Amino acid sequence: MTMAEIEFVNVSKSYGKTVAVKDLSFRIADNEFFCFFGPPSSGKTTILRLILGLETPDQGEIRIGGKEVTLLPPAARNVAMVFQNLALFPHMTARENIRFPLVERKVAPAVAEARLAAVAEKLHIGHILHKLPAHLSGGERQRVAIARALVVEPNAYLMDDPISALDARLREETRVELKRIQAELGRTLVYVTHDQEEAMSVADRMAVLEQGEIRQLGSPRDVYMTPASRYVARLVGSPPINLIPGRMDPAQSLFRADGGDLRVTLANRAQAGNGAVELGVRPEDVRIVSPDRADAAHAEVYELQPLGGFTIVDVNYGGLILRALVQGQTALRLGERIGITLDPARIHLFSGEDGRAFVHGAPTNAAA
Ligand SMILES: Nc1ncnc2c1ncn2[C@@H]1O[C@H](COP(=O)(O)OP(=O)(O)OP(=O)(O)O)[C@@H](O)[C@H]1O
Repeated sequence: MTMAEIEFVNVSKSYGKTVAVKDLSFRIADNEFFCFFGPPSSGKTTILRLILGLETPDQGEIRIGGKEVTLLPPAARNVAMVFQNLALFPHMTARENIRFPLVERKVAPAVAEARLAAVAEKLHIGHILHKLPAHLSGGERQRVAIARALVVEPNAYLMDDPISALDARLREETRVELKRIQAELGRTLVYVTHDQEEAMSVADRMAVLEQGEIRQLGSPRDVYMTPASRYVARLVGSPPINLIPGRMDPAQSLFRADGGDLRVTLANRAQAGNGAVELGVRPEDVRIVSPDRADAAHAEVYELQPLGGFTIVDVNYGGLILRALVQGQTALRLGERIGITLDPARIHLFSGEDGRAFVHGAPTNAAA
């Protein structure tokens, strides 16, 4: 079997004056579930099109399986695209859908039949091959769409926001299923999504994009625990991270929030910065305590959203609304005066125009 490492070396692509991909370098490992995640227009689809060979870079080099393919046409690259929303031809049975790319490629019928049988077995869909897409469940349709991509025996397959049109519940089921299929098949999967939760839940590693550049590349855990910048911190995690403007007092390794009595003494004194900064803290790391505690900052309960397993508590801290997550139900009442503390081991400090992170409370290589 061929290795399907995919590598970009300083790749750029513009459309007229729009820079879609800017000096991009990365390496996707063989058998990896790799996600590109970013807001609209951040270059996700362009990256897939460059991998497929539907676009040629203005600069840089693209390698698949160690071989340069920068100028090779799609057919010579052996990567397959699973189309958006897993579109199947509605008038064709599952079998005809899967066979379609082989007919297109004029593969001999006996060979096509053998490949179809092999893929159907791998994906456990032998019993539904006679059905039309309308008579398949969402999960079955997905397996058929993947089968159609796999039947051409690609080294890697690509998916562009494949489940964005499904409703929330089905999306959740589908992504669990996708993760399982990918692990079973052991092929490289490059996956594009604008949904952070989806990227976090399926990816072995993910790249967070902004305007055609990678702002951070790592495991979902790394990206969540040690975001490289304010931009990354805000995109990943739900409810989103709280950002609190304030100042560092380097002599005491102390962060003082603007307009209130919130203070955090840094866990690692050596990291203290200087001047205006923003402190980032995730909702699960904001603790609600008695307002009488000496180390607590004063705040009020502003809004309560009981969600069953946990409650989102919006807290008014000197005019700034912060979010806290509380396990289970809560006896808190609207307007109640409370104290908040932040775990110094779980905070992030961002500074400068670019909002680069210069402190993570948690050590980067915290126990796995
Ligand atoms: N064929 C094209 N012609 C002109 N501009 C293009 C073309 N394709 C993409 N672009 C521009 O390049 C930038 C990146 O687009 P791309 O589709 O790669 O982003 P994306 O992250 O996939 O966005 P979305 O999440 O909206 O699909 C955008 O500004 C887009 O308008």
